[in-house]
Amino acid sequence: MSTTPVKVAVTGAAGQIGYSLLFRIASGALFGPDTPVELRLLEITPALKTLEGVVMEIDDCAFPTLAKVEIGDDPNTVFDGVNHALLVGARPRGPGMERGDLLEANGGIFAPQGKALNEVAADDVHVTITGNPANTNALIAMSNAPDIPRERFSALTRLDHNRAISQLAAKLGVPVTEITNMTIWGNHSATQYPDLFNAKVSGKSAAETVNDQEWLENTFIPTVAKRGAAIIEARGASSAASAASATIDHARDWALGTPEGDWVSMSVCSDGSYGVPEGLISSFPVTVKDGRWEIVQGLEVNDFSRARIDASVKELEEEREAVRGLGLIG
Ligand SMILES: NC(=O)C1=CN([C@@H]2O[C@H](COP(=O)(O)OP(=O)(O)OC[C@H]3O[C@@H](n4cnc5c(N)ncnc54)[C@H](O)[C@@H]3O)[C@@H](O)[C@H]2O)C=CC1
Ligand SMILES: O=C([O-])CC(=O)C(=O)O
Repeated sequence: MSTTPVKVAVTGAAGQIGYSLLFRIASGALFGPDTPVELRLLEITPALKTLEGVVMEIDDCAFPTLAKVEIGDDPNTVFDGVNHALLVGARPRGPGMERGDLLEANGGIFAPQGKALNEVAADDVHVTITGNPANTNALIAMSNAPDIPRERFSALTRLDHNRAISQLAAKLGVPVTEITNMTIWGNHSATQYPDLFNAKVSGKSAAETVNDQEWLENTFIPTVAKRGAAIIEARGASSAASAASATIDHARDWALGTPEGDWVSMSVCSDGSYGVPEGLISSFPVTVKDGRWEIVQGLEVNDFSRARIDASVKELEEEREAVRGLGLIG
């Protein structure tokens, strides 16, 4: 085992997602069995007592990969020297709300956290935003951290990506391992576009294999895009274990790389690829090598896909205007 622990910050550590996420990170699910991790857990002051209880449980697991746990309510202390920051802490939506409705309540969390990361995080910090609305919160954090390269900020659309794989595999009666090259385009919201035209099943076009435009349009896309709301409706609380699992998948692939021949969906700062305005945090197909992502180029975007990507990007532009109006970005 290497001797220098990777320092991983998790915010909202006493919340629902935190309760699944922390144990997975501590057990080695993020960086593997040979890399020790140090957990840096941020919460608001009233939640620190609950967090102390969670840490007691983490201690009780005696995880071999866990080097140390520190908790606190001051981002400037908790983020000091962190290599990975998983920004989860934010209010979840309730029934009947869209994620964008959380902008006013949650946006304000990400400006000070971006500033704190800018001040004290390690030079190689990678920042993943899970708290909703994830894309625009990532934009806020990035905009408040001018010294951290923009490509080190990302938002979670991996849960949508995993949902899309699972729905497609179920429809075709194949194992999820047969599905590759899935893409979620746009925003982590009901406007997101899960793309079956570039996805593959056993190496063949998913759209051609499904051969059912009606299902693709009226069942597949809305099921994936509205899955979060369906879970809130069924569980009375928003997705937590699946969100934690997707956060692990996202951060692991960002750190360790994507498999040869496949890609993953990550919301990253647009360089203008596929007509997405530069600077927006939008979901793309990406490959990762040596901790750096690259947007997959040259994919076919047909008229059907174009209209859906444009609609989701328009929503991201509107959210950007809204947070500009709130004074959270310049
Ligand atoms: N991007 C995605 O795919 C998904 C995103 N989410 C989002 O993740 C967020 C967290 O969800 P849950 O864990 O279910 O919520 P939760 O309410 O159970 O936990 C949130 C925690 O964040 C803490 N918190 C609030 N403000 C904070 C701050 N300034 N600094 C540090 N901690 C703070 C709260 O005290 C609470 O313990 C929500 O915004 C939810 O909508 C949830 C599922 C999927
Ligand atoms: O739907 C929500 O509010 C929680 C979430 O982001 C998801 O489950 O995708």
